[in-house]
Amino acid sequence: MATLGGAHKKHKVTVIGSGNWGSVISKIVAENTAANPQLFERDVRMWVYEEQVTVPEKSKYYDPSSQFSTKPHPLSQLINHFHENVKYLPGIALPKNLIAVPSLEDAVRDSTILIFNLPHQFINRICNQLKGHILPFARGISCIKGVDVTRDRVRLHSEVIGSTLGIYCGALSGANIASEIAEEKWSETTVAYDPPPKDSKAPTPVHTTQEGDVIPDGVVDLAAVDESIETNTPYKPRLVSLPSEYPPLDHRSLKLLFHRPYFHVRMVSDVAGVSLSGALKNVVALAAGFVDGMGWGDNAKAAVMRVGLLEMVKFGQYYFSESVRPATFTEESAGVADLITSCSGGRNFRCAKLSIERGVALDEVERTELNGQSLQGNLTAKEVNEFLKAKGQEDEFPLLTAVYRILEGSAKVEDIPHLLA
Ligand SMILES: NC(=O)C1=CN([C@@H]2O[C@H](COP(=O)(O)OP(=O)(O)OC[C@H]3O[C@@H](n4cnc5c(N)ncnc54)[C@H](O)[C@@H]3O)[C@@H](O)[C@H]2O)C=CC1
Ligand SMILES: O=C(CO)COP(=O)(O)O
Repeated sequence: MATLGGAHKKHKVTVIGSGNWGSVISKIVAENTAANPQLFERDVRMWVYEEQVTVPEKSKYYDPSSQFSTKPHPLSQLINHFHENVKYLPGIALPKNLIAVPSLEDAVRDSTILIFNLPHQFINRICNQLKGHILPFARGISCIKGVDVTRDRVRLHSEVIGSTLGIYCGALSGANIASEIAEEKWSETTVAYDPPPKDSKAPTPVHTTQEGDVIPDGVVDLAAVDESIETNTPYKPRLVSLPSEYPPLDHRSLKLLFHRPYFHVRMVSDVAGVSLSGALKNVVALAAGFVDGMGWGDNAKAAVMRVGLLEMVKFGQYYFSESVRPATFTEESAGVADLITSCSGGRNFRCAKLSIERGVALDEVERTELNGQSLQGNLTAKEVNEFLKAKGQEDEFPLLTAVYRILEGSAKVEDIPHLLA
């Protein structure tokens, strides 16, 4: 076999999640593993949260004489049979080298690259289930738009994944409405990846406690996790180095994994900026939907977006001052471009708008309109508010706070101009 600088193994890729965006990213990645056989195993596994699904009548695969159309089957079976996710990405052909796998353990076995792409409320549980089942030198990329918040601290999902699993995790985020990318309409994205230098290619796996004791493979350095929680600083795992049989995992190889002619990747190092902007813009998109639902017009929506962008930057500067690069919010697809597209056609925007037009709760619109897909802005608004309230800083983030208050019923959309004054 041809070798790449001595490497003779290839990277195996797993996508954890198979919703609307999970399925699109899986499609992209499977196209690229097939196109780059020198670096990647051809087959990509996609973990499916199993549910029973019947092929819907509007699907081109609907056939009243077929058992798939008359009685429910496991979704993973349907995906592997039709090469389409008939529930979460209907009408889009998935590559044949994308394999749907319902067992989390089987899906991640021997994978060196783990791509996390599921609604953020499920990630803690999934990471706990993954403990002990992944390669200790695996690397992660989080496509999740949300943050992990308690009253005392706010963490990025890349940090949650990294600290729970003892691996390095970067982030992918951008102006990426999944349905458009599924149809291969051109868009950009931002991938942030900045592992510690030791990640380069040290010959021996090194995973030690702060005292220098070697930790067995796959075991998380709990002392370092505790330290990061106490000091509210990013967890820096003592990484197990990638064995030299594998090609290096760097900006070049990750770009090959994600970049397509219709999906242009910019590689950066600001994981905090990329992750945070993706999370917070969902809350701003709700505000944009609220004012649009009132029929207030484009100027009102632009005002909400302006204030929202400033609060996103400020949040990063306050709580991730050591790591965030403020320019990410204004220069990258993951920042202002994502804000614009999300406030134009994203699910958070559309559902918030409908909730005002119909006079019903946002949760109700989510349930009736999204067929199992999940809004993230409502949960993020609540989580972020809990944190800001505990810090006594609600007033410094009037838009984030207004969205929360509208959702919980203590403010009205009509109050927005006054609340932002
Ligand atoms: N859909 C989009 O256009 C985009 C979404 N994102 C982000 O990507 C992340 C994933 O979003 P989508 O793939 O669109 O998800 P989705 O909104 O389609 O959510 C449905 C997914 O959640 C899964 N699920 C339901 N209950 C579950 C449980 N208990 N445990 C685990 N999984 C469960 C379903 O099986 C399904 O795969 C989110 O953070 C979202 O903000 C980012 C860019 C674009
Ligand atoms: O993140 C997105 C676009 O970049 C999609 O946002 P929604 O979840 O609101 O659809």
